[in-house]
Amino acid sequence: MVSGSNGTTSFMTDFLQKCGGYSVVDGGFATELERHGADLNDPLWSAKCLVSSPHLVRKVHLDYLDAGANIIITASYQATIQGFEAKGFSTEEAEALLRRSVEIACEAREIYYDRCMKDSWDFTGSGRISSRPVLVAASVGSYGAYLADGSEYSGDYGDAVSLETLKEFHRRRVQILANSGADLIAFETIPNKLEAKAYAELLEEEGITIPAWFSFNSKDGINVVSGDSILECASIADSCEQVVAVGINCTSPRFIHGLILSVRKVTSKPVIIYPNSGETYNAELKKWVESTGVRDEDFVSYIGKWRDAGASLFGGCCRTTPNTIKAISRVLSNKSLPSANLNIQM
Ligand code: MET
Ligand SMILES: [Zn+2]
Repeated sequence: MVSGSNGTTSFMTDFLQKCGGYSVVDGGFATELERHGADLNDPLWSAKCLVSSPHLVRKVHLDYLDAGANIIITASYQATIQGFEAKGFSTEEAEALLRRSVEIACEAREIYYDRCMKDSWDFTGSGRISSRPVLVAASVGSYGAYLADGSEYSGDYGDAVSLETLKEFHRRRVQILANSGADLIAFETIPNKLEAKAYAELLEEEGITIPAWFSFNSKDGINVVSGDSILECASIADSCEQVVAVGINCTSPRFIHGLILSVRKVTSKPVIIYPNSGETYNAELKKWVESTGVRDEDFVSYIGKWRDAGASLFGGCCRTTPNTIKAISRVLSNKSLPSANLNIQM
């Protein structure tokens, strides 16, 4: 078990304490943009909206804040310098768009706080600002996400991709996001051990001072999607001083309980989980395939179990909505309920 010697050690535990013990992460971001009509059939995916509809990006962040999120994740998941350049943007423009993703999330937080202040004036005249703490997490999607061929769900990059390839691919983006005003970096949907290692080495080599979380995805509840052991992956995260939370995202809710227990075997850092709706992404069709989708009510009814298993940060990933987050936030604020009764009405 690791605890670093710098300020990152207590960053997340302090934040969790301010939030009342548990923290609410936002829900599916890109899929929520789509629900509002954005066409994300593009190698840049949600990052396309940084160019075409920044107002919509801001609105979706605000919707998640209104729903109770303590952490909003930027639209940079698939925003890469290489991806922007392939679209004809200059390197400077690409870097500016990365920074813009963080600025927009920060703007949404400002608007949210202003509104809270105004509402509290309306109600009490006291001008007290809402004390709900909000962090902006700069998203870094995997190399597979940039390839936009679904390999973030297979973790198979082939033999030609080495640790160095991955480090060089991510280096500049991580540097920029670390200096963008974001509170932390969210390394999301990490599909294999090699990429976790690349992130950990990058954080160290670049002397990144803001904290980060590592979040893996799994399709069997035992390993990460590449077949690498979740225990080994989570151990890499554990040994990295800048990492303040370790967990799982974009994974079916039915696998989450076992994965929390596995992660906790190798780390005492806070555990973050933000499952998807339980549907599967079909890379060929470029579509989420329905069938095993878990309804919001069912998803949320697991929160007590996941909390008892040891998770402290809860949100949703693809195809979850502000309603999911509203329900999660309601469940978590009702701490007196025994976990078995955490089924709630939407
Ligand atoms: C494929 S997982 C995507 C995670 C990202 N934070 C999003 O919701 O857009
Ligand atoms: Zn997802």
